[in-house]
Amino acid sequence: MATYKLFYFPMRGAVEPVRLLFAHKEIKYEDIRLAGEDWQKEKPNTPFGVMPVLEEDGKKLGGSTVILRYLGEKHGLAGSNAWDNAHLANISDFMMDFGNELVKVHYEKDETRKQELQKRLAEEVIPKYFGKLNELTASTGYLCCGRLTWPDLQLYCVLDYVLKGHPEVLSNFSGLASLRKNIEADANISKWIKERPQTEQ
Ligand SMILES: N[C@@H](CCC(=O)N[C@@H](CS)C(=O)NCC(=O)O)C(=O)O
Repeated sequence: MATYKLFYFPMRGAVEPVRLLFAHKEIKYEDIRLAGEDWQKEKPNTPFGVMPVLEEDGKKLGGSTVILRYLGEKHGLAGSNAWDNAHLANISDFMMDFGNELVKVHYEKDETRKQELQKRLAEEVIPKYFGKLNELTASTGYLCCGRLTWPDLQLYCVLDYVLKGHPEVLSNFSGLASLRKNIEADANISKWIKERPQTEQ
């Protein structure tokens, strides 16, 4: 088995789906959380000066989705053929577009503008993205292939974030509620969720 180190900030953020994958597959790794000076010291050693970074047997790979996809493909959470794999990447991209919408609202400093963005998020953005993702998960509670694949872990983390601001949102999206239930039914993942460091994001 390869030796893994995962470098990220002290938060769940964009890398939490990777941690869920490691938990699900019971893969040992060093969960290295860097901030401030420690991050500045490590920055020049990273491929593109940003985190997350996965180190596998001394080789370094960046990009939160790239890392998740790589590990998913290596450890049995990919599709069954090239078409399904392209479909999974497409769904993941779609979720990244949604993530960018969430980031816009999260970091808006102007209070009036923030309220406008929050209204748009609730009335237009969430229904648009959740509607599509719900269609995909409606029949099996998974995004593709009738089983767990790597973008399901991304979706779980997105739901986690949205539920904090919109606790009732899943009552209109039964497929997404099933996906959440399916992921939390995994004993290794639920153990990680209980025991992981408590951070705000
Ligand atoms: N698209 C990349 C973004 C990586 C990125 O921009 N990371 C930022 C945090 S979200 C970072 O490391 N910033 C610290 C810095 O630039 O010093 C990914 O998802 O991995």
